Amino acid sequence: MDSFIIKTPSSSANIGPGFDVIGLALSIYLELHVTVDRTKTSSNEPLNCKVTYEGQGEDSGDIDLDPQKNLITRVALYVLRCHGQRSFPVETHVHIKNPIPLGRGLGSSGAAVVAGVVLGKEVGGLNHLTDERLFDYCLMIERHPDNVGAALFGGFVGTYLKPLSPEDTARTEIPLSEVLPAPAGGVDTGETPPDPPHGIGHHIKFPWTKEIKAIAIIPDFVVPTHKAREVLPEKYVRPDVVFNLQRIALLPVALGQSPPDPELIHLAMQDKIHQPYRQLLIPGLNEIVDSMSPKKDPGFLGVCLSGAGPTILALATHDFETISGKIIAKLREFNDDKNLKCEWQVLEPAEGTKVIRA
Ligand SMILES: Nc1ncnc2c1ncn2[C@@H]1O[C@H](COP(=O)(O)OP(=O)(O)O)[C@@H](O)[C@H]1O
Ligand SMILES: N[C@@H](CCOP(=O)(O)O)C(=O)O
Repeated sequence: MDSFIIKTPSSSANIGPGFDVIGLALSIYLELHVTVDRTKTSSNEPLNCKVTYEGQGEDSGDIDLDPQKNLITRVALYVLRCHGQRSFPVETHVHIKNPIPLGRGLGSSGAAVVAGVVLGKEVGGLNHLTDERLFDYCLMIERHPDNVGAALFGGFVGTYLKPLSPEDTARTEIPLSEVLPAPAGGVDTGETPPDPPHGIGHHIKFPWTKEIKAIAIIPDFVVPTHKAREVLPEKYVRPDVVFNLQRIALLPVALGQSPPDPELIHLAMQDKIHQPYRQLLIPGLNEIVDSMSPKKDPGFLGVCLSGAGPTILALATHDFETISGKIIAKLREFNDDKNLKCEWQVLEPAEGTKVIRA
């Protein structure tokens, strides 16, 4: 029996001015407990794979356990099929343990995509696939690099996409349904999905000062990432772009310095590219950003929307409870539900995806 665990961190994307660029891996982990029983010669499971799940959304039916539809196993199947393997080895069991809240801006789908790509590599014996190459596979599915870059490589990362040749661009622009084919009526068409171009994405690790903690304030409503992308404009005015460029030049230095400089971090965390538009979906966001400052709020360094929201990410050195209490009060003030449930957690930067064998 081959058994192993794939452990992938959650992430907060778009840190400050870094929309679609900067991500931070965080200490809530998705785990896949995988066994492959190679003593069996046949399986009654679809595609030889049984999927079980515990964790967020367990009772809501949000997570499909059909290996052709579940995001993690579908991504693994994509990697396998690019390498001529039509199904999982007989007989695979993937038990998913997922404490990452779904659709809240903490990178649950990014973690699922990264874990799925690594699952494909491990069960398929595809040892030649480096992390850099796995990143290409992730980027065929989750098409912004900030979450998957943080979840795969860990830490505080800047991610960027390589300009592709027109031919390669065409390969990355095919519909997701072709990248991750779900056979109609369960019938495998036998088609090989498109292999990703090489070197689509790259990353660089920034330093992170250990005094800085990330408080995630997680309101009890869902903002699907695709919906939060629809509210963004196609074009931006020059002053807004320059505003973000000025701050993005400061942010990696500001968060790497010890002791942290609260005023510098507060300034470097501001954004005009996505937050003002997403305020529509997360009432109170602008007011939180405008009302908090290191002068008024001891321990507070800066605040931003985590990913596409609705989670708010506050950076702080101490007084976590007071800071999260103030943010929760603002979320309730501007929400129709004055008793809106909000959880908060103090998180640390996390290491990247690991495969653990006993
Ligand atoms: N562990 C998982 N297993 C299967 N599907 C998942 C898992 N985690 C997330 N997903 C899928 O991703 C969706 C959430 O993605 P998204 O809207 O991008 O929000 P998030 O900010 O959490 O990444 C879920 O509704 C579910 O369909
Ligand atoms: N850059 C993306 C990040 C989405 O992150 P998620 O955790 O909300 O999936 C965006 O802002 O759309």
